[in-house]
Order: sequence, then structure tokens, then C-alpha cells
Amino acid sequence: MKDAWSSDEIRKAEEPLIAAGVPLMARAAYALAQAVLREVAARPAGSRATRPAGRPAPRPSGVRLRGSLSSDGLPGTARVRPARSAETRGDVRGARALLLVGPGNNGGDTLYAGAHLARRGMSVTAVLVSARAHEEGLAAFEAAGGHVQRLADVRVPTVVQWARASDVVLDGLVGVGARGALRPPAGGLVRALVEAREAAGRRWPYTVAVDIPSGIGVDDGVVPGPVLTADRTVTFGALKPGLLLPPAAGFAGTVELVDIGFPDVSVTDHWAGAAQRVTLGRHAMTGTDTGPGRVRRMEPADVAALWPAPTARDHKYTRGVVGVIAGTSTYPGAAVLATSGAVRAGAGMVRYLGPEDVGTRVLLARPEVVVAGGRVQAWVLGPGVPAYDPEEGPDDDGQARRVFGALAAVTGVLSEDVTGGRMPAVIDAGALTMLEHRLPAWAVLTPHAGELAELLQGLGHEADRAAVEARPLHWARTAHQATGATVLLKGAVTVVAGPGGAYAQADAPPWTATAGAGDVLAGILGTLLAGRSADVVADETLAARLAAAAVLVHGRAAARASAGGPVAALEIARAVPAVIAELLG
Ligand SMILES: NC(=O)C1=CN([C@@H]2O[C@H](COP(=O)(O)OP(=O)(O)OC[C@H]3O[C@@H](n4cnc5c(N)ncnc54)[C@H](O)[C@@H]3O)[C@@H](O)[C@H]2O)[C@@H](O)CC1
Ligand SMILES: [K+]
Repeated sequence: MKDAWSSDEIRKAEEPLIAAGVPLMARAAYALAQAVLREVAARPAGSRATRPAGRPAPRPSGVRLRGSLSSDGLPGTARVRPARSAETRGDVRGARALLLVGPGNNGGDTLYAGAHLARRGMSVTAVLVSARAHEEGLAAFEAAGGHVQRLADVRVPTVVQWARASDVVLDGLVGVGARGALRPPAGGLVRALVEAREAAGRRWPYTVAVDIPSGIGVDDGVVPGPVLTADRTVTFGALKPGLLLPPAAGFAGTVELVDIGFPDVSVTDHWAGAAQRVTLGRHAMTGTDTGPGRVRRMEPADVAALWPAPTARDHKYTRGVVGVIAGTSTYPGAAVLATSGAVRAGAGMVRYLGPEDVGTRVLLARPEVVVAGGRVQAWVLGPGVPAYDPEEGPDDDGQARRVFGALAAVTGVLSEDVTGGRMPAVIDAGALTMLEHRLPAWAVLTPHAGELAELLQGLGHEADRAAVEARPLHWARTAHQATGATVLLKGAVTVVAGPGGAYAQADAPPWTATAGAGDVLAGILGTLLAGRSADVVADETLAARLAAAAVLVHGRAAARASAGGPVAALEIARAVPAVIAELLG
């Protein structure tokens, strides 16, 4: 599990260590310098900025650094403890670094790192954007032979020119002390650098963000103004939510987490069950509630503990029956895709409810499906079902009526004065327009940004699709709070918001953005909810974890089916068993 800490949590963790004299900044700066030295040393000397003008620099992304990939082979985080023994060898003399230095400790990290680079023979220039700069860091930098320039004394185009002529640019303008969009003059400088980077294409120097790409929302992942995209972010002590969340995460490049010595601690882990004391390891947090504010990313190793893998004592009913209400005679495909997702994820049984001709098509594709009503342990409601319109009367082959009936079994509100048992559900597409009652957390809404915007508008919020895409965590949380349901907001990075906090999952290749992929996801999640139906109703935080696990499995199945090329939704379903086998193995 990747666990991101808010800026407040980072400060709370730092305070006792700073008081005890732990050299946090020295550790951070040393690791930062090592990351830069590794990159520069890996480049052929002739390709460095001293190359003749106009000759393109080699692509930094062609060089894979030690620990730069997560176990799944996708760009991810690596933990590197800055140790003297890890000193990077290789000749870096004459290579050029440009440091963008802000007024706070983020600038301090950058200046100390610049001192390391200068001592190794690099030509290092620091541009101070403010009148103020970290005093000791600046003194160390100058003592090591670094060149200092003040933005007030030079023009922005000159700094852009220096950047273009460098091998590496370090963005040390602001870190976790940042508030809002970058203000002038830093904002103007970064805007000009972003333009120059776009114009330069692949010839732009390797760009390293110090702790975070300056200008992102540290805690909420927003991008309120200009941000220079990094090839690598070297982040200190713990991940920050903005490094996991869209849209900010797209600016971070490969994220390298440096252990600067935050302590081993135990915390109340809302994710592991009700108020259970657990030790999360080095990167956990002393005395801080993980609470609904937390942002995490589930990793492949976390899935096995959640998956309802069968034992020899199980039979099809104990393993969980998924009921699917999806598709109409006009849109039968969603029914085939959702039931396929559920079958391939390993449901004990899948029931399909819908018009007869759609049921026949489902049976042709998946003869395992039972096309008849009966007991189920979780519902999948709404894929391929049109939006409900009480005025017009629905042209939906009776699907709205069936969905309303199933929703009663989810909330337990059977009629005005009769309540019954309750069970989990995936509420997708058309079913998102049929919500009448406040929902429990075991109801998982699975909108994309446009559907979430419509849902929010129905709840009185002014949010269109663009607004949701700009602040996905905020709006997913808002919808969770307003409806009570767990909210899974689909996207390139999928955000899940529930009572125990949020997940940001980036498991799927861009090819996954294809019609029907969401129907398969709904089926996979339905199987997970059915397999752990009683647990999900008993533990209000479990649905979000299962939702994140379903997103991970779906994303990895899409990657497997795609193999780097286009992918059809049904192929994603087909790849699911092998992915589950791999994760459980
Ligand atoms: N506290 C410590 O001992 C450590 C701090 N570390 C570094 O220190 C950083 C945090 O340092 P600080 O708390 O000094 O804060 P930062 O350096 O992140 O930024 C604060 C400064 O930036 C300015 N600023 C804030 N928002 C701005 C905006 N939108 N536009 C322009 N300027 C803005 C503020 O006026 C303030 O001067 C971390 O991100 C990390 O890089 C690391 O060295 C680890 C140890
Ligand atoms: K920064």
C-alpha cells in the first residue's frame, strides 16, 4: 500500500525529529543530489549540455534508474535510503544544472543538493526567485562553487535560455509549504519554462521536482496554475496526496520516495477494520488518525488479502451470487460485458435480470449465467440502462422497475414502513439516475466525470464535467458525503472515496478508455462485493478497499489484454482470471 500524508501530517512528523537534531534536510538534499548524479552519470559525456548547439540530447526516459520501477513494471515509487555507501560514481564534470530556488526549506534542500553537485565538478547555477533564500543552504552552495543569480536581476527569457542549455533542471520553488497557484514572479517564470519545454519537445533537460512539482495542490492534487512537468520527483519522508491524485500526479514523472527517518509507529488503521491497532511500518505515522482524509494507492500485493478466494468447503452459494440488471434490447452489449466481468472474476453464480432477448444474448456469450431471479448476495445495477426520466416514462424494457426493486434490497427500505435485509451493490450508468434514498457505504457508485457532474447537479452543486476533472478528489468526496455511498470516479487515475479515506489507482493503460470497459469493471466489483457481502455490510470501510482492488485487477487485465496496443472490453474480461491467479499466487 502506498500511503500519502498531508502537509500537516508531514509537519507533525518532522517536528520531534527537528527538535532532536535529526539532519532531515541534509538527508533530503543528499538523496536528491544522488538522484541527479545517477541521471547525469548515465548519459554519455558527449551528449551533455556542452554538446554543439542544435544537437538533440538523448531521451532521459531511455535510461532506467535503479529502483525507478514499481514491481508491476509501471512507473511508480521506489524507496531509497540516502546512505554514503550509495554514492553515485561516474564522471559528471562539466555537466550543467540549473536550480530554481524558492524562499523556504524546499529551496534549502535544492541549494544543499546543488552544493553536492558542484563539489562533484558540475557547473551549477541557482536562480533565486525571492529576495529571501535559505541562508545556510545558500552559504553552503556558494562555498562549494555554485553560481548565484537573482531573478530580480535577470530577465525571465534569460533563465529560460539557461534552462535550455542545461543537462538538468531542479524545481525547488515550493514544497509542502505551498498554498495555491504559484504567485509572481515564480508563476511567470514557470509559465515561460512550460512554454519553452513544450516547444523544445524531447530536447528539454531532465527535470527533477524537489519533494513535489511546484504549483500542485499538495493535499488535493489540483493544478491551479502553471507547473513544470518533472521527469522525476524526489519526495522526502512520505508520499504526498498530490503525487497520487489526478490531475497533479501527471506532472510528477517517476516518483522516488526518500526515507529521511520518519519513525516506526502504530496507528489506528481505519482501513484494516474497526479501530484496529496495526503497525504499518517505517512510513506510518505516530499518533495520527488515518481518518477519511487519507489518500492511498493499493498495490498488487494488497489484493490477495481482500480477494474472496474459495476454499475446499465452499460451494457456489457460499462463494457469492451476483445479480446483474444491465442492458436493454437496444443496448444489449452492456449486459454481456457486465456478466462476463462478474463470471471471469470468479463469482459463485451470476444471475441476469432483463428483457428476454437480452437474456438470450447473455446466454450465448456466457452459458454459465442463470437468466432468472432468485437470491443474490450483491447487485450490479445500471450498465447499458438509460437515464431514468419520470416525466417521459422510461423506454427501458422494464429495467428501471427492476433496478428500483434491487435498490430497495440495498438500502433495506422496501416501502414506507417495511424494511428488510441489506446487501451491497454496484450502481452504474442509468442506475445513477434512480437514487431516491440516502445510501449506505456498501453501495458503490461508479460514475465517470460526466455522470458524477450530473449527479452533483441533482444534489444542488454547481459542477460540470470540467470541474470534476479539475478536482476529482474533492468532488468524489462531496458525492460520498452527500449520498452516503462509496464513490468510485472512473478516469485515467480512478479515485475512490469512502468513509475510511480515498484511493487513487493508476493501474490501466490509456487504451482502456474504450466503450464497455466500465461495464466489465462493474461486473468484477460485483463479484468482490458478493463474495464478501456480509463483511461489506458489517464494515463501512471495506467497500472502498474492494472497489480499489477491483480497479487494480481491471487495470492490470486491460494492460495484459492490450500488450501495448488497442484493447476491446470483452478481452479485458477474458484477461481477468490470469491476473487474479498472478495476484493470489
Ligand atoms: N522542515 C524540515 O526540516 C524539512 C523540510 N523539507 C523541505 O522543506 C519543504 C517545506 O518547506 P517550507 O515549509 O519552508 O515551505 P516551502 O519551501 O515549501 O514553501 C514556503 C515558501 O514558499 C512561499 N509560497 C507558498 N506558496 C506559494 C505560492 N503559491 N507561490 C509562491 N510562493 C509561495 C511561502 O511564502 C514560503 O516563503 C518540504 O517540501 C521539503 O522540501 C525537507 O528538507 C525535509 C526537512
Ligand atoms: K518543488
